Amino acid sequence: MRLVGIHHTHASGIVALRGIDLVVDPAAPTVLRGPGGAGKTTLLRVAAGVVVPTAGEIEDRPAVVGYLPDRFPARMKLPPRRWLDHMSRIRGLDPDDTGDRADELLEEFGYGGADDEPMSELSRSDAQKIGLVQALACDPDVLVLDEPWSGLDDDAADVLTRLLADRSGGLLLTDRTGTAAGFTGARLHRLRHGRLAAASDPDSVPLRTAPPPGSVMRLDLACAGDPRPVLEGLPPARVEAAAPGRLTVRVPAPESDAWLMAALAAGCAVRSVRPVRQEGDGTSAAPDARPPAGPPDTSAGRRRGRVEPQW
Ligand SMILES: Nc1ncnc2c1ncn2[C@@H]1O[C@H](COP(=O)(O)OP(=O)(O)OP(=O)(O)O)[C@@H](O)[C@H]1O
Repeated sequence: MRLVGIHHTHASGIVALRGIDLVVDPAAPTVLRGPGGAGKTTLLRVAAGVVVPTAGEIEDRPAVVGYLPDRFPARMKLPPRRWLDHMSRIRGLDPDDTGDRADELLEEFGYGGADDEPMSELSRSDAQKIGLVQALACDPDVLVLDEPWSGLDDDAADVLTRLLADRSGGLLLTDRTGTAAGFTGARLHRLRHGRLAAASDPDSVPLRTAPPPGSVMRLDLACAGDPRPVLEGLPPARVEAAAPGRLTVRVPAPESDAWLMAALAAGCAVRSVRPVRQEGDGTSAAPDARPPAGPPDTSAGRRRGRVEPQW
């Protein structure tokens, strides 16, 4: 999924986002940081499809996006179970198909709330668990999570860390706890006054797992047909493999995001992004924790009449 040239002005006239370009790479978590009011929540809402930006495009947003909002409407009367079913239907899914997974997740998170209380009467921790379950149980192609560890008890926080670290597929989130920054290959982006800091900006948060200066990334892409004509329109790169359906290149790490953006715009899909081990520099060449993501599942019958969720 790509966010291209996103601007957003709220109805109040407040300009929250000022020209955001961001790739949500299925091979690595995308973590947003930034001070209060920087625009993080607005950007997540735009990415999830809850808010239509005043300008810009969301490209290749998959059919099912799991979204955890920063907070629920305060007076939500529906009991949790009915709300989970309702959210499945809104996503075009059959609650009978998502119910078993929701039960498993509730059990794993140690949910202790009653099934028949209104959502508004749940404890902070149980409300957060319900929010996470609705985001995760729909088997989303991309997860968009606003402070997912917020309010969780320690055991549930550990469960969430394991679930997210093990997950494949796109993950875009804010996280004040710093947990997600430790995930393999995590890409941190600092947002300030509605703009993303450039990688060269001293305000840009360094990647804990960042490759050292001078390092090189190997980008493995899936391209429909012969990738060689596609290559002609892309920035220079050292080509390791170019066969029908597949393209592998090496590019300097600082150029890899721009290169990926161009390749995605040319119709390729990202299979993996990883640093190339170079003699003597200690660059990690650990394999991705996440397997390459397949194409979005758009199977008919599983999703019916998609309607945007209302938050
Ligand atoms: N629904 C809204 N209507 C009007 N203005 C809004 C709305 N939501 C956010 N804003 C404003 O947009 C700007 C960005 O807010 P946003 O909540 O996206 O930032 P944030 O980085 O998530 O902040 P925080 O970390 O404090 O949650 C702020 O000036 C905020 O006051």
